[in-house]
Parts: sequence; structure tokens; C-alpha cells
Amino acid sequence: MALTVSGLGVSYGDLAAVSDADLTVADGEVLALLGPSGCGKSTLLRAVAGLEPATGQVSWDGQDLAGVPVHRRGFGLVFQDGQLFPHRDVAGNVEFGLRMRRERSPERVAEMLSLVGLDGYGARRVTELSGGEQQRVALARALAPSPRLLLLDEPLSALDRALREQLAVDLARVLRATGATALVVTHDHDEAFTLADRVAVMREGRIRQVGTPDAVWQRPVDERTARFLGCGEFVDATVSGGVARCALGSVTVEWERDGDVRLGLRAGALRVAREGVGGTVVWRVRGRDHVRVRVRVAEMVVDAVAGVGDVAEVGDEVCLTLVADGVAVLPPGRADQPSPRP
Ligand SMILES: Nc1ncnc2c1ncn2[C@@H]1O[C@H](COP(=O)(O)OP(=O)(O)OP(=O)(O)O)[C@@H](O)[C@H]1O
Repeated sequence: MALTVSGLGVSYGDLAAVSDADLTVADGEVLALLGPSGCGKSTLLRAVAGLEPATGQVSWDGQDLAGVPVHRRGFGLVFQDGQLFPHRDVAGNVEFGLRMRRERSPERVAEMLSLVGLDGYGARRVTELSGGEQQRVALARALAPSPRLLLLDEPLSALDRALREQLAVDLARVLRATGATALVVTHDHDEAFTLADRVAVMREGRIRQVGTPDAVWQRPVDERTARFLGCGEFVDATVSGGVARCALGSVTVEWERDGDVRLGLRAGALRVAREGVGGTVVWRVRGRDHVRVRVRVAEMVVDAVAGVGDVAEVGDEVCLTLVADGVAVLPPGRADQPSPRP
């Protein structure tokens, strides 16, 4: 295993920012640390970098890195705001990473700029670049010396939404193309799922779940994790032969054991359809290409989505059907937090 973190803890006075964190990142793997603001993601990343005093162990290929200073760990760092040198041009910034290793190679600089889609930008002043271009330069600078681990702390979060989505795709391509081993901190689900081979979900300083994006998305470990991953409502169900049945109908699920489960429902988990479980529309709001409705089904009031052409006015009787893509499966058990109800 390339990076191994065991029992890592970081405290600021009385605040345990990270507690008992275990993580591994394999050679060539991209692991995303995902969690809400303040859960300790950046602190964990900084401790791996050697920027934060920590208890526990960080090791590389079995070698304990305690006492190895930041610049001797062979890790590349990219932060939210790039932290470029304003007095150097683009090439000068990328070259800086190489100078630290006593190398100077205009070819390597050009290769890195080409990799991040900035061919011919070498002589440009970094202060004249857009935010997205600056982050590309920061990435090129970090990659230039071929770090054994790339640590990315919210590399795209200073950018606007559309640019972020584009750059996340580009970043995923660059990480794959270079075979980089990387730890990426983000609070954005889409970014984590675009970039990562595996995702580690953090909450309140602890790692709650680690798995492939699909496993984490489809089978959150508990209700609070599911809520963080977009599930707004929960319902008891029974699985038999890969089909979950609940008061809202049945749906195919990725769950091998037959028996009781809870289903987490994301926006779009329930659709107004020709057939299904009946209910009465109690609220509706028109979106650009869909209608969101709230429907009373027996004792429950649930959110659902209707097509713009569907009849779904307040007071209408409608049928709801479950859509597998919007459903997550959790172990059975009561909610660890009450559901917010309208
Ligand atoms: N230098 C510091 N001194 C004291 N408390 C700190 C320090 N750095 C972080 N913290 C606290 O530690 C906790 C974890 O912070 P951290 O920045 O790791 O969270 P995060 O998950 O990365 O959040 P965000 O996504 O908002 O950056 C927070 O409560 C934060 O206020």
C-alpha cells in the first residue's frame, strides 16, 4: 500500500478535529475525502502532508514518516486558491516545482502545460489568468516533479459551478493520464464521484465509510451518511431476491442479503406514473423541465417528481413509482435523527 494512515488524530486545544482515522491509498489510486464543512478533511490532509502535528501514524510504502519534513515527503500539494507566485510567469511557476528538485527542464514545463490544456501559456503572467487557468497552473506545478502522492485540498471550490464541472472532468483525465496517486479533499459529491476510485466519507472528525463511489452512493453506512449524500426521506423495507418492497412500492436494489432494510430516498426517487402507489398531491412547484410535488400517501407525505405534461395539481390523485437510481439501501434500524417534515 502506498499511503497508510493509522489511528491518526489531530487536536486544536479541546477540539478533536480528526480522531482515530485509518486510510489507505494504493499506488495509482485516487481517494476522495468527502464530508461537510468543518468535519476535518483539510486537517487530515495537512497531517498527511506533514503540515500539522498529529498522533498516530502516516507511512509510505511501510516507512513511518514521523519526523520527515514536508519538503522531504515527495508529496505535491494543490490548494483551493492555487497559491501561485504572482511575480513569476506561468512557466516560472511550473518550473519552481522542478527547481526544488534541482532540475530545470523547459521540455518538462511545456509537457505539463500541455497536459493541463495550457499549451503556449508559458510567458503569460499568472495575475492575468482566470481562476480556472490558475488552478491548472497550480496542478501543472505540483505534477512537474512527479510527486509520489498528490494532495489536493478543494482544488476546484473557488471556481463557479459550470467551470468546476468541466475542470473536474479535466482533472480526472490528468490524474488518470499521469497514473497519479492522489488524496483529494472535497465537500462536493459530484466532484468526489467524478475524480475518485474510492471515497472516504468523514463526519465530525471521523471516517464513517470508505468504498467505491457506487458502493457509498448506493449503500450508505447509516442514516446521517445517507442524508449527507442527498437522501431526504427514509422508509422501512424488506428485500427478497434483490427487490426491496416498502409502503411506497417495490424497486430493484444492490443488496445481497434478504431481510429488513431501510431505503433512503433522494430527489427523484419517486416519480408520478401511470401505475403504482396512490396518493394525493398536497403541494407542487414548477421547475424548468419537471414538476416537484409533495404527495400524501397513507400516513406519509413524500416528495416526488412529475413530468411537465403530467397532470399533478394540488388535490389530484396520482400514482407514484420508485426509481432505482434515486434509492439508497441502508441497514435496518431506526433513524439516528428525526426526519425534517414540511
Ligand atoms: N488552526 C486551527 N486552529 C483551531 N481550530 C482549527 C484549525 N484548523 C481547523 N480547525 C478546526 O478544526 C475543525 C476541522 O477543520 P477542517 O478545516 O479540517 O475542516 P474541513 O472539513 O476541511 O472543512 P472545510 O470544508 O470548511 O474546509 C473545524 O472545526 C475547524 O474550525
